[in-house]
Amino acid sequence: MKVLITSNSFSKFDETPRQKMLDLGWELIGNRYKHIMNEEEMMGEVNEVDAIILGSDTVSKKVLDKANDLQIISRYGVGIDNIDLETAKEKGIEVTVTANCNTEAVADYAIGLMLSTLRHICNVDSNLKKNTWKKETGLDLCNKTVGVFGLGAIGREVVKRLQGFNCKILGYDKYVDEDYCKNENITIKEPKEIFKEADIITLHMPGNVDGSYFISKRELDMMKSSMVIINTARASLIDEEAMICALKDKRIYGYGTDVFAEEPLVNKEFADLDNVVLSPHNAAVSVEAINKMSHKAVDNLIEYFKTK
Ligand SMILES: NC(=O)c1ccc[n+]([C@@H]2O[C@H](COP(=O)([O-])OP(=O)(O)OC[C@H]3O[C@@H](n4cnc5c(N)ncnc54)[C@H](O)[C@@H]3O)[C@@H](O)[C@H]2O)c1
Ligand SMILES: O=C(O)[C@H](O)COP(=O)(O)O
Repeated sequence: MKVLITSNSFSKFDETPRQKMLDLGWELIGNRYKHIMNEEEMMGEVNEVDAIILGSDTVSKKVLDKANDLQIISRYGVGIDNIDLETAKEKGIEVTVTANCNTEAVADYAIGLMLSTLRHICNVDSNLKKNTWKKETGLDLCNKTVGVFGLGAIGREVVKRLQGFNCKILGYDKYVDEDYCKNENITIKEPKEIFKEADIITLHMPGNVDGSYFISKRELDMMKSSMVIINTARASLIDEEAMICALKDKRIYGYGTDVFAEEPLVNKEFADLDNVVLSPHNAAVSVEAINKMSHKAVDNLIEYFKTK
Protein backbone atom coordinates (compact mmCIF):
# COMPACT_ATOMS: atom_id res chain seq x y z
CA MET A 1 0.00 0.00 0.00
CA LYS A 2 1.35 3.36 -1.00
CA VAL A 3 -0.28 6.45 0.50
CA LEU A 4 0.31 10.00 -0.71
CA ILE A 5 -0.20 12.61 2.02
CA THR A 6 -0.63 16.09 0.55
CA SER A 7 -1.65 18.03 3.64
CA ASN A 8 1.14 19.72 5.59
CA SER A 9 -0.63 19.74 8.95
CA PHE A 10 -1.53 16.02 8.93
CA SER A 11 -0.32 14.31 12.15
CA LYS A 12 1.54 17.51 13.09
CA PHE A 13 0.91 17.36 16.84
CA ASP A 14 0.29 13.64 17.29
CA GLU A 15 2.38 10.96 15.56
CA THR A 16 -0.20 8.22 16.22
CA PRO A 17 -2.14 8.53 12.95
CA ARG A 18 1.05 8.39 10.85
CA GLN A 19 2.43 5.54 13.00
CA LYS A 20 -0.81 3.54 12.63
CA MET A 21 -0.21 3.39 8.88
CA LEU A 22 3.50 2.60 9.24
CA ASP A 23 2.61 -0.25 11.63
CA LEU A 24 0.43 -1.71 8.89
CA GLY A 25 3.47 -1.73 6.60
CA TRP A 26 2.11 1.05 4.40
CA GLU A 27 4.56 3.19 2.45
CA LEU A 28 3.95 6.88 3.05
CA ILE A 29 5.01 9.50 0.59
CA GLY A 30 4.63 13.17 1.46
CA ASN A 31 4.07 16.49 -0.23
CA ARG A 32 7.61 17.51 -1.12
CA TYR A 33 6.34 20.88 -2.22
CA LYS A 34 5.12 22.23 1.16
CA HIS A 35 2.43 24.15 -0.68
CA ILE A 36 -0.90 23.43 -2.35
CA MET A 37 0.18 21.33 -5.34
CA ASN A 38 -0.81 22.37 -8.84
CA GLU A 39 -2.19 19.92 -11.39
CA GLU A 40 1.20 19.06 -12.87
CA GLU A 41 2.73 18.41 -9.47
CA MET A 42 -0.22 16.24 -8.48
CA MET A 43 0.08 14.31 -11.75
CA GLY A 44 3.73 13.64 -10.94
CA GLU A 45 2.91 12.29 -7.46
CA VAL A 46 -0.07 9.99 -7.95
CA ASN A 47 1.53 7.23 -10.02
CA GLU A 48 1.34 3.85 -8.20
CA VAL A 49 -0.45 5.45 -5.26
CA ASP A 50 -3.27 3.35 -3.68
CA ALA A 51 -4.67 6.08 -1.45
CA ILE A 52 -4.39 9.83 -0.94
CA ILE A 53 -4.82 11.77 2.29
CA LEU A 54 -5.81 14.98 0.57
CA GLY A 55 -5.60 18.61 1.64
CA SER A 56 -6.77 21.48 -0.58
CA ASP A 57 -4.88 20.30 -3.67
CA THR A 58 -7.04 19.86 -6.76
CA VAL A 59 -7.68 16.33 -7.99
CA SER A 60 -8.78 16.89 -11.58
CA LYS A 61 -9.67 14.39 -14.30
CA LYS A 62 -6.09 14.64 -15.61
CA VAL A 63 -4.75 13.75 -12.16
CA LEU A 64 -7.17 10.83 -11.81
CA ASP A 65 -6.20 9.58 -15.28
CA LYS A 66 -2.60 9.28 -14.06
CA ALA A 67 -3.62 7.54 -10.82
CA ASN A 68 -4.05 4.02 -12.14
CA ASP A 69 -3.83 2.27 -8.76
CA LEU A 70 -5.84 4.81 -6.76
CA GLN A 71 -8.70 3.28 -4.75
CA ILE A 72 -9.60 5.92 -2.20
CA ILE A 73 -9.22 9.65 -1.54
CA SER A 74 -9.45 10.38 2.16
CA ARG A 75 -10.10 14.12 2.25
CA TYR A 76 -8.40 15.67 5.28
CA GLY A 77 -11.18 18.23 5.76
CA VAL A 78 -14.79 18.33 4.59
CA GLY A 79 -14.94 20.40 1.39
CA ILE A 80 -14.77 18.14 -1.67
CA ASP A 81 -15.09 20.81 -4.33
CA ASN A 82 -11.40 20.23 -5.14
CA ILE A 83 -12.11 16.71 -6.40
CA ASP A 84 -13.58 15.76 -9.79
CA LEU A 85 -16.25 13.62 -8.19
CA GLU A 86 -17.82 12.49 -11.45
CA THR A 87 -14.55 11.02 -12.75
CA ALA A 88 -13.77 9.52 -9.33
CA LYS A 89 -17.16 7.80 -9.37
CA GLU A 90 -16.67 6.54 -12.94
CA LYS A 91 -13.34 5.03 -11.90
CA GLY A 92 -14.81 3.50 -8.73
CA ILE A 93 -12.58 5.62 -6.48
CA GLU A 94 -14.03 6.05 -2.99
CA VAL A 95 -14.07 9.57 -1.48
CA THR A 96 -14.34 10.08 2.28
CA VAL A 97 -14.21 13.21 4.47
CA THR A 98 -13.27 13.91 8.09
CA ALA A 99 -16.82 14.91 9.02
CA ASN A 100 -17.36 16.85 12.27
CA CYS A 101 -13.63 17.12 13.05
CA ASN A 102 -13.10 20.81 12.27
CA THR A 103 -16.70 21.88 12.94
CA GLU A 104 -16.09 23.66 16.25
CA ALA A 105 -12.81 25.19 15.11
CA VAL A 106 -14.48 26.76 12.08
CA ALA A 107 -17.56 27.89 14.04
CA ASP A 108 -15.34 29.61 16.63
CA TYR A 109 -13.34 31.22 13.84
CA ALA A 110 -16.45 32.51 12.04
CA ILE A 111 -17.50 34.29 15.23
CA GLY A 112 -13.94 35.62 15.59
CA LEU A 113 -14.00 37.01 12.05
CA MET A 114 -17.45 38.48 12.71
CA LEU A 115 -16.33 40.33 15.83
CA SER A 116 -13.07 41.47 14.20
CA THR A 117 -14.91 42.82 11.16
CA LEU A 118 -17.66 44.52 13.18
CA ARG A 119 -15.24 46.09 15.69
CA HIS A 120 -12.13 46.58 13.50
CA ILE A 121 -9.99 44.60 15.92
CA CYS A 122 -7.34 43.79 13.28
CA ASN A 123 -7.07 47.46 12.23
CA VAL A 124 -6.56 48.80 15.76
CA ASP A 125 -4.09 46.02 16.52
CA SER A 126 -1.94 46.77 13.47
CA ASN A 127 -2.11 50.54 14.17
CA LEU A 128 -1.03 50.05 17.75
CA LYS A 129 1.87 47.83 16.65
CA LYS A 130 3.00 50.84 14.59
CA ASN A 131 2.66 52.97 17.74
CA THR A 132 -0.54 54.69 16.57
CA TRP A 133 -3.17 55.01 19.32
CA LYS A 134 -6.34 55.28 17.21
CA LYS A 135 -9.81 54.27 18.32
CA GLU A 136 -12.16 52.88 15.66
CA THR A 137 -15.91 52.86 16.18
CA GLY A 138 -17.65 49.67 15.18
CA LEU A 139 -20.95 47.81 15.36
CA ASP A 140 -22.24 45.40 18.02
CA LEU A 141 -22.87 41.73 17.32
CA CYS A 142 -25.37 41.29 20.15
CA ASN A 143 -29.05 41.64 19.28
CA LYS A 144 -28.36 41.59 15.51
CA THR A 145 -30.28 39.68 12.84
CA VAL A 146 -27.91 37.12 11.34
CA GLY A 147 -28.51 35.13 8.15
CA VAL A 148 -26.92 31.68 8.33
CA PHE A 149 -26.56 29.99 4.95
CA GLY A 150 -26.00 26.24 5.29
CA LEU A 151 -27.35 24.70 8.49
CA GLY A 152 -25.13 21.63 8.54
CA ALA A 153 -22.44 20.80 11.08
CA ILE A 154 -20.67 24.18 11.12
CA GLY A 155 -23.78 26.31 10.54
CA ARG A 156 -25.43 24.72 13.58
CA GLU A 157 -22.42 25.36 15.80
CA VAL A 158 -22.41 28.98 14.62
CA VAL A 159 -26.11 29.26 15.46
CA LYS A 160 -25.39 28.00 19.01
CA ARG A 161 -22.75 30.67 19.48
CA LEU A 162 -24.92 33.45 18.02
CA GLN A 163 -27.74 32.52 20.39
CA GLY A 164 -25.37 33.46 23.20
CA PHE A 165 -25.19 36.94 21.65
CA ASN A 166 -29.00 37.15 21.65
CA CYS A 167 -29.08 37.31 17.84
CA LYS A 168 -32.18 36.68 15.77
CA ILE A 169 -31.37 33.90 13.29
CA LEU A 170 -32.64 33.74 9.71
CA GLY A 171 -31.69 30.46 8.06
CA TYR A 172 -31.39 29.00 4.58
CA ASP A 173 -30.39 25.48 3.60
CA LYS A 174 -31.04 23.70 0.32
CA TYR A 175 -32.13 20.62 2.30
CA VAL A 176 -33.66 22.38 5.27
CA ASP A 177 -34.49 20.47 8.47
CA GLU A 178 -37.68 22.20 9.57
CA ASP A 179 -37.84 20.48 12.98
CA TYR A 180 -34.31 21.60 13.83
CA CYS A 181 -35.11 25.19 12.77
CA LYS A 182 -38.31 25.20 14.80
CA ASN A 183 -36.53 23.89 17.91
CA GLU A 184 -33.75 26.47 17.58
CA ASN A 185 -36.10 29.36 16.81
CA ILE A 186 -34.55 29.87 13.36
CA THR A 187 -36.76 31.63 10.83
CA ILE A 188 -36.43 29.90 7.46
CA LYS A 189 -36.35 32.37 4.58
CA GLU A 190 -35.45 32.49 0.91
CA PRO A 191 -31.96 33.90 0.20
CA LYS A 192 -33.35 37.12 -1.32
CA GLU A 193 -35.33 37.90 1.84
CA ILE A 194 -32.29 37.25 4.01
CA PHE A 195 -30.09 39.49 1.85
CA LYS A 196 -32.58 42.33 2.44
CA GLU A 197 -33.35 41.77 6.13
CA ALA A 198 -30.10 40.59 7.74
CA ASP A 199 -27.48 42.75 9.47
CA ILE A 200 -24.86 40.01 9.11
CA ILE A 201 -24.55 37.03 6.78
CA THR A 202 -22.37 33.99 7.42
CA LEU A 203 -21.79 31.23 4.82
CA HIS A 204 -21.55 27.54 5.76
CA MET A 205 -22.52 25.64 2.62
CA PRO A 206 -20.40 23.82 0.00
CA GLY A 207 -18.62 25.77 -2.71
CA ASN A 208 -20.14 26.18 -6.18
CA VAL A 209 -18.45 24.13 -8.87
CA ASP A 210 -20.47 25.36 -11.85
CA GLY A 211 -18.91 28.84 -12.03
CA SER A 212 -22.06 30.61 -10.79
CA TYR A 213 -22.01 32.82 -7.69
CA PHE A 214 -24.38 32.74 -4.74
CA ILE A 215 -23.59 36.39 -4.00
CA SER A 216 -22.78 38.76 -6.86
CA LYS A 217 -23.46 42.48 -7.51
CA ARG A 218 -27.23 41.93 -7.73
CA GLU A 219 -27.35 40.36 -4.26
CA LEU A 220 -24.91 42.88 -2.76
CA ASP A 221 -27.14 45.70 -4.04
CA MET A 222 -30.08 44.28 -2.06
CA MET A 223 -28.23 44.49 1.27
CA LYS A 224 -28.20 47.15 3.98
CA SER A 225 -25.16 49.44 3.88
CA SER A 226 -24.41 48.21 7.43
CA MET A 227 -24.14 44.58 6.22
CA VAL A 228 -21.19 42.45 7.33
CA ILE A 229 -20.52 39.24 5.37
CA ILE A 230 -18.44 36.40 6.79
CA ASN A 231 -17.08 33.66 4.55
CA THR A 232 -15.42 30.62 6.08
CA ALA A 233 -16.98 28.37 3.40
CA ARG A 234 -15.63 28.80 -0.12
CA ALA A 235 -14.65 31.78 -2.29
CA SER A 236 -16.54 30.29 -5.24
CA LEU A 237 -19.78 31.37 -3.52
CA ILE A 238 -18.99 35.07 -3.92
CA ASP A 239 -18.03 37.19 -6.93
CA GLU A 240 -14.81 38.66 -5.52
CA GLU A 241 -14.67 41.52 -8.02
CA ALA A 242 -18.22 42.60 -7.13
CA MET A 243 -17.36 42.27 -3.43
CA ILE A 244 -14.29 44.48 -3.80
CA CYS A 245 -16.38 47.14 -5.62
CA ALA A 246 -19.06 47.04 -2.90
CA LEU A 247 -16.42 47.39 -0.18
CA LYS A 248 -14.65 50.24 -1.99
CA ASP A 249 -17.92 52.13 -2.45
CA LYS A 250 -18.95 51.36 1.16
CA ARG A 251 -22.05 49.67 -0.28
CA ILE A 252 -21.63 47.22 2.61
CA TYR A 253 -19.90 47.69 5.96
CA GLY A 254 -17.39 44.87 5.92
CA TYR A 255 -16.21 41.44 4.77
CA GLY A 256 -14.38 38.90 6.89
CA THR A 257 -13.03 36.04 4.81
CA ASP A 258 -10.95 32.92 5.25
CA VAL A 259 -11.19 31.92 1.60
CA PHE A 260 -10.05 33.35 -1.73
CA ALA A 261 -10.71 32.72 -5.41
CA GLU A 262 -7.11 31.81 -6.24
CA GLU A 263 -5.59 30.37 -3.09
CA PRO A 264 -2.82 30.77 -2.02
CA LEU A 265 -2.98 34.09 -3.93
CA VAL A 266 -5.00 37.02 -2.57
CA ASN A 267 -6.47 39.66 -4.87
CA LYS A 268 -4.18 42.67 -4.27
CA GLU A 269 -7.13 45.06 -4.16
CA PHE A 270 -8.19 43.60 -0.80
CA ALA A 271 -4.99 44.90 0.78
CA ASP A 272 -5.97 48.56 0.20
CA LEU A 273 -9.30 48.18 1.99
CA ASP A 274 -9.76 48.86 5.69
CA ASN A 275 -13.21 47.24 5.85
CA VAL A 276 -11.98 43.67 5.32
CA VAL A 277 -10.45 41.05 7.59
CA LEU A 278 -8.36 38.55 5.62
CA SER A 279 -7.34 35.10 6.79
CA PRO A 280 -5.28 32.46 4.88
CA HIS A 281 -7.72 29.50 4.91
CA ASN A 282 -6.91 29.14 8.56
CA ALA A 283 -10.29 28.41 10.18
CA ALA A 284 -9.88 24.64 10.43
CA VAL A 285 -6.35 24.48 11.76
CA SER A 286 -6.67 24.51 15.54
CA VAL A 287 -4.53 21.90 17.33
CA GLU A 288 -7.67 20.06 18.38
CA ALA A 289 -9.13 19.98 14.86
CA ILE A 290 -5.82 18.87 13.30
CA ASN A 291 -5.61 15.97 15.75
CA LYS A 292 -9.20 14.91 15.10
CA MET A 293 -8.86 15.25 11.30
CA SER A 294 -5.58 13.29 11.28
CA HIS A 295 -7.08 10.36 13.20
CA LYS A 296 -10.27 10.35 11.15
CA ALA A 297 -8.46 10.56 7.79
CA VAL A 298 -6.45 7.43 8.67
CA ASP A 299 -9.40 5.59 10.23
CA ASN A 300 -11.36 6.20 7.02
CA LEU A 301 -8.58 4.50 5.02
CA ILE A 302 -8.25 1.57 7.43
CA GLU A 303 -12.01 1.07 7.44
CA TYR A 304 -12.09 1.06 3.63
CA PHE A 305 -9.23 -1.42 3.17
CA LYS A 306 -10.68 -3.73 5.87
CA THR A 307 -13.57 -4.48 3.52
CA LYS A 308 -11.30 -5.10 0.49
N1 LIG B 1 -12.46 27.61 6.01
C1 LIG B 1 -12.22 26.35 6.30
O1 LIG B 1 -11.13 25.97 6.66
C2 LIG B 1 -13.35 25.37 6.21
C3 LIG B 1 -13.34 24.27 7.08
C4 LIG B 1 -14.37 23.36 7.02
C5 LIG B 1 -15.38 23.52 6.09
N2 LIG B 1 -15.34 24.57 5.23
C6 LIG B 1 -16.43 24.76 4.25
O2 LIG B 1 -17.65 24.80 4.97
C7 LIG B 1 -18.64 23.99 4.33
C8 LIG B 1 -19.62 23.45 5.35
O3 LIG B 1 -18.99 22.50 6.18
P1 LIG B 1 -19.86 21.56 7.15
O4 LIG B 1 -18.91 20.72 7.88
O5 LIG B 1 -20.85 22.36 7.90
O6 LIG B 1 -20.62 20.70 6.06
P2 LIG B 1 -22.05 20.00 6.19
O7 LIG B 1 -22.14 19.06 5.03
O8 LIG B 1 -22.27 19.47 7.55
O9 LIG B 1 -23.08 21.21 5.97
C9 LIG B 1 -23.31 21.81 4.74
C10 LIG B 1 -24.76 22.25 4.70
O10 LIG B 1 -24.97 22.99 3.51
C11 LIG B 1 -26.23 22.59 2.96
N3 LIG B 1 -26.22 22.87 1.53
C12 LIG B 1 -25.74 22.09 0.52
N4 LIG B 1 -25.87 22.75 -0.65
C13 LIG B 1 -26.44 23.95 -0.37
C14 LIG B 1 -26.83 25.06 -1.15
N5 LIG B 1 -26.62 25.09 -2.46
N6 LIG B 1 -27.41 26.10 -0.52
C15 LIG B 1 -27.59 26.10 0.82
N7 LIG B 1 -27.24 25.09 1.61
C16 LIG B 1 -26.67 24.03 1.02
C17 LIG B 1 -26.36 21.11 3.30
O11 LIG B 1 -27.71 20.70 3.27
C18 LIG B 1 -25.77 21.10 4.70
O12 LIG B 1 -26.75 21.30 5.68
C19 LIG B 1 -17.80 22.91 3.59
O13 LIG B 1 -18.46 22.44 2.45
C20 LIG B 1 -16.51 23.62 3.25
O14 LIG B 1 -16.61 24.16 1.95
C21 LIG B 1 -14.35 25.49 5.28
O1 LIG C 1 -12.95 21.80 3.77
C1 LIG C 1 -12.32 21.91 4.81
O2 LIG C 1 -12.44 21.09 5.76
C2 LIG C 1 -11.45 23.08 5.02
O3 LIG C 1 -11.50 23.96 3.95
C3 LIG C 1 -10.10 22.75 5.46
O4 LIG C 1 -9.45 22.03 4.52
P1 LIG C 1 -8.25 22.63 3.68
O5 LIG C 1 -7.67 23.75 4.45
O6 LIG C 1 -7.36 21.45 3.53
O7 LIG C 1 -8.91 23.06 2.39
